[in-house]
Amino acid sequence: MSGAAKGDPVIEVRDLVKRYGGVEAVAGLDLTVNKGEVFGLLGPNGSGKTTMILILLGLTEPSEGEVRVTGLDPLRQPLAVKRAVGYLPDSVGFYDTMTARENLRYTARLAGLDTAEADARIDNALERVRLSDVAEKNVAGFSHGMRQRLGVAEVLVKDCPIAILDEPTNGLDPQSTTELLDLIRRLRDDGRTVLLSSHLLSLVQSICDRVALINHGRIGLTGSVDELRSRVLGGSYTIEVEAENVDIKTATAAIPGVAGFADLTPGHVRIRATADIRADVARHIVERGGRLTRIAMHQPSLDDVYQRYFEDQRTVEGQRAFKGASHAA
Ligand SMILES: Nc1ncnc2c1ncn2[C@@H]1O[C@H](COP(=O)(O)OP(=O)(O)OP(=O)(O)O)[C@@H](O)[C@H]1O
Repeated sequence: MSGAAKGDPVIEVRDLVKRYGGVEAVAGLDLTVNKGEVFGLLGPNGSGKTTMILILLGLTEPSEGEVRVTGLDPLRQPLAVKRAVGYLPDSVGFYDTMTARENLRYTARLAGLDTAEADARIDNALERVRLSDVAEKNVAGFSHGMRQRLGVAEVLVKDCPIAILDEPTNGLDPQSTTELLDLIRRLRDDGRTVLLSSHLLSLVQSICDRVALINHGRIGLTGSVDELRSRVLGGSYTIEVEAENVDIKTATAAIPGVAGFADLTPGHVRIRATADIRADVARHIVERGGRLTRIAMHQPSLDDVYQRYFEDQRTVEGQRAFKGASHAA
């Protein structure tokens, strides 16, 4: 691996549009992924994730816009891009009648490696993905999880600075998912950049440095999970408070970091906050003569952020459609 320094942009997408007939699969998308990060693409089915990935790989032509992968244009320099990028679709294709080692040798030959270099890399890669024991077995007998791990081995053999994974854990059991996530983390630890799409929000939350929410072929929001939490849900923290002999809202409203309230039942309030302010909340309640019976903090998951974001989008789209219909009438 060589080239960009950590933090430099390695994937750049500007004003990207892809039309299939009348359908705009990608509708003006901008994205920058920096070296050394694990970046997650999230969005409902049909939001354009796979189309964008295929464009990055030079497998589909954009209708408009610009794409650069390690500074290369995938359309004009497809072979150089294929060398720089390891691609794992949800089901990696291998030659079933060849062994794991033979498949990797084939990959190494295409990458132009000499035999000694290839053999050393293949041994290391097989060991890292825990397939050394089955290196001489035909891939036909491999489970889905083993094939995905062999896909990671391919990235290691090619020594690609970038790995793009489209729904990599689809169809994997929890154990295989955990193993694959560990391997993805290690790709990042090597200094590689990982772009992955997934519907598994807990997975994305556990592994991604930044995520983008994609909606109708556009990036709706980009940021770390923490940033998206505060942008979509207002505050990052939810604090449940139960207390007697005190009005919880009045007692706590002036605490810095309080972003809002929801009344649940009498004496039970949910506070939205921008920080962990449990100690302040407890103190304010007690100082005002209240008896605190419970205080608990909940940090919303990416799932909560995702649900709220797309709910809000549907509301906005509904309002637009309603206004459009009113104007037309
Ligand atoms: N080859 C194609 N021909 C026509 N329409 C296509 C083609 N590929 C994708 N589309 C359409 O483009 C839109 C975006 O599809 P895409 O597969 O990129 O979405 P996605 O976000 O990857 O979805 P999923 O999560 O289901 O994989 C969809 O409306 C899809 O039907």
